[in-house]
Order: sequence, then structure tokens, then C-alpha cells
Amino acid sequence: MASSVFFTHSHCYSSKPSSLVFRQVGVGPTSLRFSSSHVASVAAMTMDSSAKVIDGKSVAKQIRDEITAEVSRMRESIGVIPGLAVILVGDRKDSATYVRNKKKACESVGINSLEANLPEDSTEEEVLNYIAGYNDDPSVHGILVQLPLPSHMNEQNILNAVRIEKDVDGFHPLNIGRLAMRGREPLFVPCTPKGCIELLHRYNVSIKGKRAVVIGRSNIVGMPAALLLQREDATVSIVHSRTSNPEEIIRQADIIIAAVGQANMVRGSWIKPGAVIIDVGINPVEDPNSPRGYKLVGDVCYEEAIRIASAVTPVPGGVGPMTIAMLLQNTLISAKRVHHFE
Ligand SMILES: NC(=O)C1=CN([C@@H]2O[C@H](COP(=O)(O)OP(=O)(O)OC[C@H]3O[C@@H](n4cnc5c(N)ncnc54)[C@H](OP(=O)(O)O)[C@@H]3O)[C@@H](O)[C@H]2O)C=CC1
Ligand SMILES: Nc1nc(=O)c2c([nH]1)NC[C@@H]1CN(c3ccc(C(=O)N[C@@H](CCC(=O)O)C(=O)O)cc3)C=[N+]21
Repeated sequence: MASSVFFTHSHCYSSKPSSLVFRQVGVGPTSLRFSSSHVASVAAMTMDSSAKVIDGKSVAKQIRDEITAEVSRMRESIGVIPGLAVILVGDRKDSATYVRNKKKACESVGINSLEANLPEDSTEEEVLNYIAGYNDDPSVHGILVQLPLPSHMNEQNILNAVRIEKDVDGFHPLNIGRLAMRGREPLFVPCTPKGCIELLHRYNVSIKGKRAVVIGRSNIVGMPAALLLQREDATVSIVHSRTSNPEEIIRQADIIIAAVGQANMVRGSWIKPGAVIIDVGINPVEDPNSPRGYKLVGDVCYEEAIRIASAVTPVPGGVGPMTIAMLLQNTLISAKRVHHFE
């Protein structure tokens, strides 16, 4: 059945009894300093360790508020409204949900959103025609082609066709190439990795000189996340499906970014005490108690991690909302750049 293909059966067994005590954060023995506006309200703690929840949802809300103010300042001073065009091909339910959320987020900050919904059996040429139209449309400052595309399409051809000045996903090879080069600046940084780094910054996690491990090396998350950490002067290791000793490498990390797509893969015993964990994974697992019949979990076993790490992003409510906030931010950056608006 479809559900047995879609869902992973995975349980995150806690090795310790769950004798959790709750208390305010900000007073624990930790190298983290939290700016007052970002202090999570409570953190779980055991006798010898404490961890903070990195609240991506509330940071994303704050960023959306900052963007709202900038969008209205721009509209009032030069009469320009930033515009984002989203192209969705096919009828994958998860993609449709993401696109709907992006549209809602645009509305919430005053960005115009245009949407092209093309049928699953569209040709590559039809998608390229839409991209060409948006490339030439001055009211469109950002173009996003929702991934994955149907298998009969060549993803490279399609992503290459987006004008780099409108490549708010940051997936164009020219933008990625610049991200990889010292002394060069991409026009846009990919949204999910940018959101991960933004969370570290807003929670005052220092990156310079730290050991960082990125789990996953995809073009859209793992690889650009590793490049960004390196640009911030971390010493970066990348763990992937062919890594022979992943636990050993992950255990050395002060900062872990997990972008694998395997529910609860990273266990508590793999984590160095006090590490900071950014969990990008979005994995549906069966949950008879949820009205949807499933719930979302990350790549890291949260219940175990929260006892050992100094800070962890939850799923949902961690990186996901930040991805969307960064997409809005990139669209604003694009509109400001083209209209020379400071
Ligand atoms: N929160 C958000 O905004 C977003 C969340 N996501 C989520 O993040 C996760 C990753 O997405 P994405 O990067 O697109 O996924 P991909 O499937 O493209 O990449 C997964 C990466 O993980 C590696 N990997 C797979 N299995 C293992 C393993 N057992 N041990 C070590 N490494 C492994 C793969 O290695 P190899 O290269 O060797 O195949 C690959 O590099 C997914 O859960 C996705 O839903 C994605 C985008 C945005
Ligand atoms: N061109 C392109 N750009 C992308 O950025 C892109 C993409 N294609 N394809 C798919 C992935 C995935 N992705 C997510 C964005 C937000 C949440 C998100 O907001 N998640 C919520 C939960 C949402 C829910 O409950 O369903 C959360 O984590 O709190 C998740 C995943 C962007 N992606």
C-alpha cells in the first residue's frame, strides 16, 4: 500500500528513564549566550545536562516582521512591491502543501505571489516557457521551481534557465559556484542552509574555529550548508551514505547539521555533550494518535539529543519555517537590488 512506501517505521528509544525536570533556560552551564528575544521558554534537563530548544518558528516570525516593515518602506518610497513566482509541476501532495505555505507567507509580508500549476505530463519546453516569461517580467523578482520535478524532466536544464538575478532558491550553478569560491559572493544563498546559519547567529552560537559535521551532501541542503559553515571559519566534515565511520565523525562535532531524510537516525550516543544540533530532516512516521495518521520527525532522535546537546532544533518548528522566511528575504533582497533601494 502507498502508506507503507511513504512512511518509515522508526522509534526513538530513550536509553534513560524519562525523569525530566523543566526550568528556565539561560542559567545553565553552557557556552551559548541567548539574546533575550530568542530565549526559548523552557528546556528539558537531566541531573547533569541541559539543552535549549532552538525555536525556528518564533525566529521565522520575527524575520517575517522585519521583512513586512521593509516591504512597506519600499512600497511607500518607490512604489515597488517585490514579487515571487512559484512553478509547481504535477500533483504531489507534499509539494502542493509547501507551495501553498509559501504563498501564504508571501501574503503575510506583503510580497506579491504568482503561481503556475502545470500538469504532471507537461513537457520540459512548457516549463521552460513559463520560466522565460517570468525571467522577462519586471514585476517578478524571484522565481522558484518546486522540486522534485517529474522524472521525465531534466532538472539541470530547468534550473539553469532561471535568470541568476531571480534565482532566489540559489540553485543556479553560478550562484553555487560563487558560494564555493573564496572572495566571491553569490547573488543568493540557498534558503534552507541560510536558515540554518541564521538560527546559529540569532542564538549566538559561535562558528569560527568550531568542528562542524554536515550529514548529507545534496545540492539543495548538505553541500551548500557545508560551504556556508566553511565560509564562517568552521572546520567542516561531510558525512554521507558511503562514510565508513559516521558515528565516530559525528561524535567530534561541536555543531551538527543533519540533512539526510532518515527518521531519528542520529542517536544520543553519537552526540558530543554540549553540541548544537540543527535538524533539517522532515520525515513522516506513522502516528495513529494524529488526525493525519502520521507525524513529522527529524533525522535526529530528539528525545535523546535534548539530554546531551546544548541546543537542538525541533521538527516541526525548527528549520522548516526558517526556509520559508529566507525565501521571502531573498525575494526582498532581489527587489532591492534591481531597484537600487537601500
Ligand atoms: N526543513 C526544510 O526546509 C527542508 C527539509 N528537507 C529535508 O531534509 C532531508 C534531506 O533532504 P535532501 O538533502 O533534499 O535529501 P537527499 O535525499 O537529496 O540527500 C540525502 C543525503 O543524505 C545522505 N544519506 C542518506 N542516507 C544516509 C545515511 N544512512 N548515512 C549518512 N548519509 C546518508 C545521502 O548520501 P549520498 O549522497 O551518498 O546519497 C545524501 O547526500 C529530507 O528529510 C528532506 O525532507 C529538505 C529541504 C528543506
Ligand atoms: N525549489 C525548492 N525549494 C525548496 O526550498 C524546497 C523544494 N524545492 N522542495 C521541497 C523542499 C522542502 N522544503 C520545506 C520547506 C518548508 C518546510 C516547513 O515549513 N515545514 C514545517 C512543517 C510543515 C508541516 O507540518 O507539514 C516545519 O518544519 O515546521 C518543510 C520543507 C523546501 N523545499
